[in-house]
Amino acid sequence: MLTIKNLTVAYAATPVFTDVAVTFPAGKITGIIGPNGAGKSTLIKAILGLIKVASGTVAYNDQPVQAMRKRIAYVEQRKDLDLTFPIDVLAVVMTGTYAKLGLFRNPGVAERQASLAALAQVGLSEFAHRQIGQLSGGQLQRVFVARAMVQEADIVILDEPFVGIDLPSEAAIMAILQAWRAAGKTIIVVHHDLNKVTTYFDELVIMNHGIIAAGPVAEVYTARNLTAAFSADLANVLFTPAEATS
Ligand SMILES: Nc1ncnc2c1ncn2[C@@H]1O[C@H](COP(=O)(O)OP(=O)(O)OP(=O)(O)O)[C@@H](O)[C@H]1O
Repeated sequence: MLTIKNLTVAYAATPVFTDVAVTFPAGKITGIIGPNGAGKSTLIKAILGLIKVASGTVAYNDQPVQAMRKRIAYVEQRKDLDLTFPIDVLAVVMTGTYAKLGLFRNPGVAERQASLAALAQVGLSEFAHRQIGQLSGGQLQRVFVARAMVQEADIVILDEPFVGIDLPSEAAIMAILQAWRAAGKTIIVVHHDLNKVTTYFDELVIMNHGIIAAGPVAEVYTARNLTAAFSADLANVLFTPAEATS
């Protein structure tokens, strides 16, 4: 279980959120939702140690997360990636094995085989030697899921993995997340499509410059919480009038 306590993050002097406490259980898929600018990416960057936090702790099974960064896989937003770098798909997937190998060992036959197997699992075997910049958005997303697979991390964090991809690609990625869940990993997904929340996630964190609500989806995905995070208009679209007032 990933446990966050008293977390405060600010860019310059403006806090994005203050004193946040939330847990992400193992063996569950947890969605994080909230409006644009709510602090979702900031929260996961704080977990990953990619930004400086003003205060607070992030621990995995009571160990400070800083000590086990290698155990976290991160599938970042595609808009954040530089795709002009000349590297082929297989080489990108193999970078997922570096954390396990450490500084002084290069990937060998075993890592290559594992990477090819991961590419087969995401349905991209035929693209192994294609340049990374020559893939479609959905193919690219599956490459980064394959990279996370070979990393064999305990925690997998995905930032908007379903944006701009077709339904078969989305279903393929979801099937992999479900396999990770069955293996007891902690899976965290920043997500925008509210229609899928109740089918995709076990747990839900609703944010808007802080935590509006967190816990099992059935308890947290309510008109009241969505109104608090987004707007009454949105809750009215997603819920019947009876549900919206309950
Ligand atoms: N590097 C930065 N420097 C200054 N402010 C930033 C920086 N990154 C994000 N912010 C601000 O912090 C707030 C939270 O941003 P964040 O990216 O965490 O939101 P988000 O919930 O992931 O949004 P979105 O759904 O639009 O991706 C926003 O107001 C944003 O403008």
